[in-house]
Amino acid sequence: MKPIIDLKNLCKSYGSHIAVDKLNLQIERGEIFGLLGPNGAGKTTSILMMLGLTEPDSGSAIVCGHDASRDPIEVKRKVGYMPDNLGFYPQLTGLENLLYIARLNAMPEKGIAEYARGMMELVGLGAASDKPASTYSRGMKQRLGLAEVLIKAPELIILDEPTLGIDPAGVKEFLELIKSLQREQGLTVLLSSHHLHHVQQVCDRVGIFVEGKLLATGDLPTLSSELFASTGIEILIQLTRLPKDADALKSNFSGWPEINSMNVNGDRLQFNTTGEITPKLIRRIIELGEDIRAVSQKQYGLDEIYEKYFENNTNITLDNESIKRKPLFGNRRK
Ligand SMILES: Nc1ncnc2c1ncn2[C@@H]1O[C@H](COP(=O)(O)OP(=O)(O)OP(=O)(O)O)[C@@H](O)[C@H]1O
Repeated sequence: MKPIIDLKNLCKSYGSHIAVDKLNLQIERGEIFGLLGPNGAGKTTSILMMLGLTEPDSGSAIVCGHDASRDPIEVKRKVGYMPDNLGFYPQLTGLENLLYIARLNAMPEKGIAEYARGMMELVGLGAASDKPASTYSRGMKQRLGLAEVLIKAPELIILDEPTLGIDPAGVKEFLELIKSLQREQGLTVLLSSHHLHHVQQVCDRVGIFVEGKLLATGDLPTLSSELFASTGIEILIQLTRLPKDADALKSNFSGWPEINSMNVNGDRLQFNTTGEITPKLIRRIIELGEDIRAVSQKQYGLDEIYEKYFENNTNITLDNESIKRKPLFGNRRK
């Protein structure tokens, strides 16, 4: 099946500033794809080119089977776009705002009110349908924006910074809603964000976008293994007590080709390895007469992936979360 978004060598400059530099990207139907990058990376410019709202200098953007530059009306018919700056008529209710958009999309009058009410329910605004949009919280406004995008039953929705300014509980609910739309309606979603954790929670694949260039795409395990292949895997094994003879224990692993380094620190054994050899290590340690309390492996999240790309770039702000350790099992006694 052809990708729903197919970008080839897409370029756009503003004067001498290159906003998007040879962007190649394919997004499959049914995917949630996150375009991740700091402010000014070129995310919005790329989205505008996909929608035919700005002309690329070169390259092509085929979206839902149509060339966005040559056939922007067809693209707009099939794609729902939620910009980062949403605007509503504040004096109208949420439902009235939605009806207004439905009519702008030339929806037939028959059944339109029921359909719009159903859409308000779907996005979790059923109880607030008849309240003025001016009374909506930022999170409710994002939901109303989503309802406006969904009302025309698009094949693809593009959301520019959809979680901007929403509180953490609102973000979680909004992302769960996106995920359920994908699951239940098979919707394809492209969302842009500079919030790593938001993207991490919901996206099947992400693209890391910096200074107009897409540096990498993939799911998190793929990005992680590509990036950290040279760094190795860190495995931590905690014993139930201090080893009987730390040096003797260490010497047992000295000839293993998969082990880059090993440290014995009290009751903790730290291994840096070239591959996933945790079961093999556990078996050997038990054979040597030691008991294991817990095993964990360093897990790389988007923070570390992001940092790895931008470690020399001090202008990039990262959400602060330290490297997580994923327990493989804990408190096990033999
Ligand atoms: N109409 C324009 N005229 C001149 N420069 C522009 C224009 N639109 C965007 N730019 C510049 O192009 C670069 C990419 O901007 P863009 O808005 O696409 O980035 P972004 O990743 O969406 O960031 P943000 O989240 O801050 O919107 C920025 O340096 C921006 O200043």
